[in-house]
Amino acid sequence: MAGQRIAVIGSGGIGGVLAEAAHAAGHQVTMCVRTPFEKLTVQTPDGTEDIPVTVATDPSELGEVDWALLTTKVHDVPGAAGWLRELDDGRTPLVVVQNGVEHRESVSQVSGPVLPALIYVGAERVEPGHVVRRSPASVQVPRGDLGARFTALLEGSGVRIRETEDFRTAAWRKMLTNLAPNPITALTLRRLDVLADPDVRELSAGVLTEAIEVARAEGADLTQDDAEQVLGDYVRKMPPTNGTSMLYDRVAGLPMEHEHITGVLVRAAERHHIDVPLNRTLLTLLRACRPARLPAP
Ligand SMILES: NC(=O)C1=CN([C@@H]2O[C@H](COP(=O)(O)OP(=O)(O)OC[C@H]3O[C@@H](n4cnc5c(N)ncnc54)[C@H](OP(=O)(O)O)[C@@H]3O)[C@@H](O)[C@H]2O)C=CC1
Ligand SMILES: CC(C)(CO)C(=O)C(=O)O
Repeated sequence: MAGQRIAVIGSGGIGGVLAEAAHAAGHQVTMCVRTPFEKLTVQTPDGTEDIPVTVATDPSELGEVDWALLTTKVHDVPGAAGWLRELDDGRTPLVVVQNGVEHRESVSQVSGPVLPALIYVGAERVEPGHVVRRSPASVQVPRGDLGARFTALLEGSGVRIRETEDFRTAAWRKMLTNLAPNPITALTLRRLDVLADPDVRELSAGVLTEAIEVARAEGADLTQDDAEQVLGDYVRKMPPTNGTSMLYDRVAGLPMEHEHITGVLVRAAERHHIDVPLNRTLLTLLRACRPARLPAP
């Protein structure tokens, strides 16, 4: 099904990776941006490519589209309301590609079909229109008609799409990849190499042990084995030169996504009367950070 018109809201790491994928699958991409740029360049371990996209800075510039992909940070969704309103014709599917577990709630005003999506990739926007992708990307979506259509849309894109019966578990499992690395890199101002320090690894294991109990109370089918696998396998597979989306925001002096990752966990823990002192401490420290531009690690 090449030749579809795809609007990508947000032009950071994930917007760039998905524009690259949509172009590779033969689609026409319009980037709906807050900060305009001349051209989109995506740098990967295989080389650097300029991706032909149309850049729109105002919703009135959008024509008809077949799909919309939302790739802002969760806290930036209210700011993207104009794009969402313009694209919400009750028919065009909106794919919400974000971390966390609030994919549907954050776009509850949208009347058309919504597909929540989890993306596994290491991507950094180093300047407007320039994205570095340091690992292959894969996406997980709920199994169903819309999930199957999205899988078909990105066929041939180089991005593997996995459909799951149990999206709640998948979303909490993705949370495990963020709950330790994102706060720890943002607070230490170090990239993922920080996780190899033995004391930091022990702290990460403790953070995820707390998270498993909360995730289970929230209905996710996860065990301590999942926490160990995430720490030992997934994080190890990411290049140590990769950072996290939260670290990139901290050094750019931008708001961080902690309320939608660690904050969600801590609030769920309170509801279930589970004590999560390590996650509470990380949340307190993240809330205490002052916005300031810092040298990139
Ligand atoms: N980066 C990664 O490796 C991964 C990120 N994720 C998740 O994916 C989501 C996106 O993260 P990521 O791409 O890294 O974030 P970025 O900060 O790199 O990109 C977000 C983009 O959204 C744009 N944006 C914000 N508000 C608006 C608006 N009102 N209108 C248009 N564009 C807007 C920003 O604009 P501007 O250019 O002006 O800043 C920016 O280009 C997050 O939930 C993150 O946690 C998941 C897996 C991996
Ligand atoms: C898993 C990880 C850390 C990969 O970059 C991520 O999801 C993020 O940066 O938010």
